[in-house]
Amino acid sequence: MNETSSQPTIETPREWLAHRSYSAADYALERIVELKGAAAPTSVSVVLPAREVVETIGPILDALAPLRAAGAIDELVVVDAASADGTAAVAEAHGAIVVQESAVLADHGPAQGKGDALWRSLAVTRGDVVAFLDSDTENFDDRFLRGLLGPLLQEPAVAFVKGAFRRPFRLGETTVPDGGGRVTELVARPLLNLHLPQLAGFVQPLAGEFAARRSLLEQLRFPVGYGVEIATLIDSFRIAGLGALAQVDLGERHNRHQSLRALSAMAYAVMVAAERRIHSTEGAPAVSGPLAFPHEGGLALRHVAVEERPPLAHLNRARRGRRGPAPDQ
Ligand SMILES: O=c1ccn([C@@H]2O[C@H](COP(=O)(O)OP(=O)(O)O[C@H]3O[C@H](CO)[C@@H](O)[C@H](O)[C@H]3O)[C@@H](O)[C@H]2O)c(=O)[nH]1
Ligand SMILES: O=C(O)[C@H](O)COP(=O)(O)O
Repeated sequence: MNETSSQPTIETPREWLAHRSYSAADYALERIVELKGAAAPTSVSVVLPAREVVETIGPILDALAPLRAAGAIDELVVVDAASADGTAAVAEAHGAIVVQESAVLADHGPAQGKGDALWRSLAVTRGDVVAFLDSDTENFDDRFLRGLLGPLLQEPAVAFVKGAFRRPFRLGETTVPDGGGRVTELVARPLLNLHLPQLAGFVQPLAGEFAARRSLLEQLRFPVGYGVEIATLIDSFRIAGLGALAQVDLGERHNRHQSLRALSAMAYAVMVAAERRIHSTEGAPAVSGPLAFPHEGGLALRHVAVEERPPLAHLNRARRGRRGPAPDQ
């Protein structure tokens, strides 16, 4: 149900589901354009983090072209993780602005993962609303973006929107309906239920499809790796409150599956980000260290980057401070 005037009480997951569940089907392109241009015009940046996605990036950008043509997207930026498969060239050929992740805020060193790419993207985009979309989606359709933007453009009280979708799991020719999301189901959901049950209504708490107001995003710390989704969700909840969060049904999403071993590293990054927020105070020492796997009688070590980037607003203040006050201040 969408409330536009008096705000309902939203404190429990049930109340939240009743008042902050949306569907992409309710936001046709014409509606998005109309909402975007209404009373307070809102500019929109779309960011696609991209690592070796030459197969999917072109079709995704093509699917977004009508939204650009209609003025629903003001900026479309692909943040490339130095992909060796030609992702950047394909993205450019399909009309996106392409930036290399490590070239942005380069004084912070080379980018260390997906979260770093998202954080750096805030420094090269200007939209009042920023929408993040994974670029390995195989069945991409513009409803992914329309759905994320709709609630933000329609409802001033909403500051953060997460995609919800069904996730089949495919292995060779076999597909298991709703079998996908192993880290989501075995790590993120139990963690949230245990420590932050107010967030239990999120269907896909780790979805890379989310959008938020810049004013909120710039207040968030960003883990550099796969901890970024759980962190931005928890911190948005703590800063803005449950009623400022929404989820939108985007239908079904097909994505690449990583190996179980790779997901172990992802799960570790998710757990570190959650652990810091649940048990540690801000500024607690970084939990770091390689993830060890028993291997041939010894231990194989895999580095998992879990550092966190400061809120961009802090960085902007520090930079302004170094430059001195603006002339009109
Ligand atoms: O170092 C990286 C790793 C990934 N990506 C891109 O980020 C997106 C998602 O990455 P992927 O490795 O496909 O993630 P999944 O295995 O699908 O993991 C899910 O869970 C992760 C942890 O929450 C989220 O970051 C993902 O968005 C979500 O799709 C894709 O476009 C990648 O190309 C980067 O840009 N840099
Ligand atoms: O979100 C997740 O849980 C991970 O991306 C793993 O997804 P998968 O089990 O569908 O590969």
